[in-house]
Amino acid sequence: MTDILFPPFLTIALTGTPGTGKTEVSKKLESEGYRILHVTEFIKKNNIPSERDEERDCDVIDMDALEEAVFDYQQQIRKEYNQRCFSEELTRQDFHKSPAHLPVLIIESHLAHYLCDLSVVLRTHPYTLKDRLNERGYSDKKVMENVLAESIDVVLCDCFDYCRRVYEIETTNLTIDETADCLKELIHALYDDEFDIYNSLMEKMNVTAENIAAQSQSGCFPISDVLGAFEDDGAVVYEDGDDDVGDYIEEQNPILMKYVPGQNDWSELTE
Ligand SMILES: Nc1ncnc2c1ncn2[C@@H]1O[C@H](COP(=O)(O)OP(=O)(O)O)[C@@H](O)[C@H]1O
Repeated sequence: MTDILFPPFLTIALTGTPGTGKTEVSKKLESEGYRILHVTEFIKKNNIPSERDEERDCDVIDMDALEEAVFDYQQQIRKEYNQRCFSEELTRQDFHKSPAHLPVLIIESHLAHYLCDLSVVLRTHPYTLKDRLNERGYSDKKVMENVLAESIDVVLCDCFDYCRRVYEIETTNLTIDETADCLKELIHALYDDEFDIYNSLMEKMNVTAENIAAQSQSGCFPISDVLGAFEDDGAVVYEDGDDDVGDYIEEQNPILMKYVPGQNDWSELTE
C-alpha cells in the first residue's frame, strides 16, 4: 500500500549545450505521453522577467522567479498525479506501462540543471555541434562560445555543482529516436532506483499505510507534511531544502554515468 500512497515524483533535467538535441528529443518523448516542461515556452507563458544581453546575443533570465514558478508548477502536477494515482489505484508495476502513469516530469532546457537535482546531459562532438549551430544561423561568435563550452564540459561541471546525480548521453552517433530511447530507458530505471531508496527511507521512519491513514482521509498530501508529522514524533528527517529523499542519499554522490549503447545496465544504477 505504501507505494500507492507515496509514489516519489521525480523531476529530471534534460540539459546540454544548445544544439545537442534537447528540444527534438523531448518532443519525441512528449508525443509518446511523457510529461515535459519546455523552459523557453514556460518563461514566455509565465512572463518570467529577463534582460537582454546584446553582447552575448542572449536573454538573461531572472532565475529566482523562474525557480519559484517551476516549483509551483511541479506542486500542481504532483498533486494532480497523486489524486489520479489514488483514484485509479495505480501500483508500482503500472508506472512503467504508460508514460502518463510514470511519476516523472522532465524539464528541458540548458538551464534545467539549476532547477532539478537529477540531470541528464546530452553531449555532442564539438565539430558536429558547430555544423548544427551554423545551420541554425547563429553568429560565428555565438557558435564558437557554445562549441568551446561543449569542449570543456561547461554544462557538465555546472551539473556537478547543482545536482546530486548526473548522467550523460553521448548523442553524436545516435539519431534523435535512438537518443530518445536511451533517455526513456534511463528514466524508467532511475525511477525504480529512486523508488527503492524512497521506500527504505519510509521504512526507516516507520511510515506505514496505517500510520498515514490515521492522519489523512484521502492519503494524498505532500510528503513534507508527513515527514513533518513524523519528525514531531521524534523521527530523524534528512533535510536540506525541499528534497528530503535526495538529501538522504546525498553522501553517495555525485554520480556520473555515461551511456554506451548496448552496454549500460541501468538496473544497477547505484553500483
Ligand atoms: N542526434 C541527432 N542527430 C541528428 N541531428 C540532430 C540530433 N539531435 C539534434 N539534431 C538536430 O540539431 C538541431 C538542434 O537540435 P535541438 O533539439 O533544437 O537542440 P537543443 O534543444 O539542444 O538546442 C536540430 O536541427 C536537430 O534536428
